[in-house]
Amino acid sequence: MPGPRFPSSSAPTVEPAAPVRFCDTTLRDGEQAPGVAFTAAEKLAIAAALDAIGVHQIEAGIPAMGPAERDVLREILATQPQAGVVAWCRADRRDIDAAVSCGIVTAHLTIPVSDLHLKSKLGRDRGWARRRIRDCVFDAADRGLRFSVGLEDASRADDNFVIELAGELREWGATRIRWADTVGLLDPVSAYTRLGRLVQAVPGEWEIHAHDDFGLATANTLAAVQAGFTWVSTTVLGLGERAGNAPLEEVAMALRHLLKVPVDLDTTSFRRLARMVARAACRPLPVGKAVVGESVFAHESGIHVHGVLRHPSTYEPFDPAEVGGQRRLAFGKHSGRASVRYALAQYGITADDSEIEPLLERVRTTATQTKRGLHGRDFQELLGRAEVPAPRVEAPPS
Ligand SMILES: CC(=O)SCCNC(=O)CCNC(=O)[C@H](O)C(C)(C)COP(=O)(O)OP(=O)(O)OC[C@H]1O[C@@H](n2cnc3c(N)ncnc32)[C@H](O)[C@@H]1OP(=O)(O)O
Ligand SMILES: O=C(O)CCC(=O)C(=O)O
Repeated sequence: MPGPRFPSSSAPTVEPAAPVRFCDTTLRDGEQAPGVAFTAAEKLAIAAALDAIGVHQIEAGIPAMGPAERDVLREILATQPQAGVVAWCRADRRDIDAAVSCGIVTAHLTIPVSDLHLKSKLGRDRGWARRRIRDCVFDAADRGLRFSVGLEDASRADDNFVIELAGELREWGATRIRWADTVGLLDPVSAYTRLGRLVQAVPGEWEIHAHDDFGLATANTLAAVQAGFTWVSTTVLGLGERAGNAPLEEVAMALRHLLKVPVDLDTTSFRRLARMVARAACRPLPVGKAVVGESVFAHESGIHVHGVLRHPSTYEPFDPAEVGGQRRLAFGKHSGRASVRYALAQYGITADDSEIEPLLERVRTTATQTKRGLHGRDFQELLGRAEVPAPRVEAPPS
């Protein structure tokens, strides 16, 4: 029985554990982000890239959306990815029909479980939810489908109802149940307590699906894993409804480095994958985006550059190469003598502090006037030695 990975809320004592499994929903919840619409070619390319990095399951679309979506699902299935391909369905026989019609073998069937969703959205009650999902899982099983079940708005549901329903779902054949924090209302401390209780009460595979409305999706996903959840639902860059989902790249790296949980993904492709998804989504990739942003391994501040030149881990949480990134030393308003000394060394120049300090002053002034870091060419101009090659220091992108 999977129990909490950390027996108490004190310092983590890591248990040997199987790798956490990733169900990536960039192609379903990710595409639900307002204004985002992937072409078939983009969906295929993203599915292939997700498969190549080793995600365990790709939630690839919603068959009920129509023939075009079903065609893409068929095409993704035809590529025979290593990852499982799952189709998102409402608890509705028509959605299951649509999934079957495009050759899907694994369906994810969703039912809202909060009274708010049941009453205000659907005009129904808990008894209806229970009957409806039971009929759907039986229907899916009769047609030979594998299936998981999603509990929409679980974070606002009565935990006792969720436990009762989850117990029944296990009896009805649901090997995995997804617990959705649909509007991102969870916080890590209550997540750990509530989800730990759930795992104890209803053993088996649980998946966390966290939204980022309060910027806590990654933290809540980690708390769920600490509480004993074995699957995480993610999207590349956290693309998704409203503020989005738990970002694949953040969750993977935080699991590996903070919780010391095995992550069997090829993380070295993260930056490439992030750029691909940002392009397809027509959304800029923020330079400071955790793990994959352009400037997250760039160091400008004097104290940091001084430290990084001696030992990179002084100011880096992990080796940038682990996510396909590169360390950059940048020049700007916050540079210090060590940075200048390092840059001069690139030209084979050694200088003492009395020469470095006026140069540093000019670096600060120029950076403030131009409101950006200095590029190699700027540095050359400051040096007044235009004939020397550009140093290997770069500014962060402006
Ligand atoms: C939290 C989430 O992310 S859930 C996933 C949400 N994703 C999407 O909605 C994106 C794709 N959606 C679509 O293409 C369309 O909404 C479709 C094809 C699913 C349905 O389209 P329509 O039939 O036109 O319905 P519409 O979108 O207006 O309303 C949703 C319908 O689904 C029903 N519904 C909502 N959730 C569920 C559920 N889990 N199980 C069963 N029925 C549900 C609603 O009652 C409503 O049905 P009604 O029209 O009979 O009242
Ligand atoms: O699959 C599910 O049940 C989760 C649906 C969803 O995207 C959500 O509730 O945020």
